[in-house]
Amino acid sequence: GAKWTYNGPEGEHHWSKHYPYCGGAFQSPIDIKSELLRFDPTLRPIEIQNYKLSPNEQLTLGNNGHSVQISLPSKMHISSLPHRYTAAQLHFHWGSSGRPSGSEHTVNSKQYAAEMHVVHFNSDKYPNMSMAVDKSDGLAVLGVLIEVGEFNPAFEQFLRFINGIKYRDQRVQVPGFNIRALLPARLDEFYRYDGSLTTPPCYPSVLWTIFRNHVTISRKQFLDMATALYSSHAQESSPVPLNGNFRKPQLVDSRVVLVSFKE
Ligand SMILES: NS(=O)(=O)c1c(F)c(F)c(S(=O)(=O)CCO)c(N[C@H]2CCc3ccccc32)c1F
Ligand SMILES: [Zn+2]
Repeated sequence: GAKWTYNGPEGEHHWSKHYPYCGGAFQSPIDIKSELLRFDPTLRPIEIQNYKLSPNEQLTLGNNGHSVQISLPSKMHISSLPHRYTAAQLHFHWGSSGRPSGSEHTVNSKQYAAEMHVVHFNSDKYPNMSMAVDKSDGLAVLGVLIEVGEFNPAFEQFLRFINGIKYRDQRVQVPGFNIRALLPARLDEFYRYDGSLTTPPCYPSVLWTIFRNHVTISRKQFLDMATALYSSHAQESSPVPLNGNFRKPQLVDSRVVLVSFKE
């Protein structure tokens, strides 16, 4: 599709020119405000299968120009939703070295340093991501808010390779690791709402689950992620740093944000 960026003439305020859904309803991310929340006792804890990968398995770590992403094996899936949602990839959104606030979802207007998204597609109904990506029941994304604090050994399992994918379309193979360790301890406390991809084409096809509890990475780990990558190809004369890759919060309109916990 057409080029898009997070700032400048192809920035988010222009996305809807080439990607009409970006100007539509049910957009993500949102600011999760306390007054919007409705406790839903029927929300079951997230149950995931096969997230603990062996180091004998290889994962593709890549720079797609918009984010750093890790491709995930299709044995990984969410088993607690009405349909099976099979993992496709995970990626991150972050701020910049000067502005360690780059999460997409905010909580009562608090923006976190970064955010991880684990993207899954409804494999009961669709054969692959591409067929699912524009269907209203197509995707389920798990969102993890990230703060700067304690060093996080799980993040190190891929951050130690990040200098191998500095430029757009570079990819490296990395040993599998326990993807569960990237998530917060409690998978039973989360916000839930109907939304969209946060990048073009912005299809309103995502069942969002944002965990209540954040995880931490160290300042050095944050800087590694926020300063290592470029959105331009290696051979381009003027490298364009890849940072601030987060969309601003969108209008909630009449949507309800469900919450799985009481206080
Ligand atoms: N925040 S988010 O979860 O909405 C989201 C992204 F923010 C994001 F950057 C990507 S991407 O593939 O890295 C680049 C643009 O598609 C995807 N990728 C998805 C969308 C389309 C697609 C097709 C195949 C595999 C993954 C994806 C995404 F779902
Ligand atoms: Zn994302």
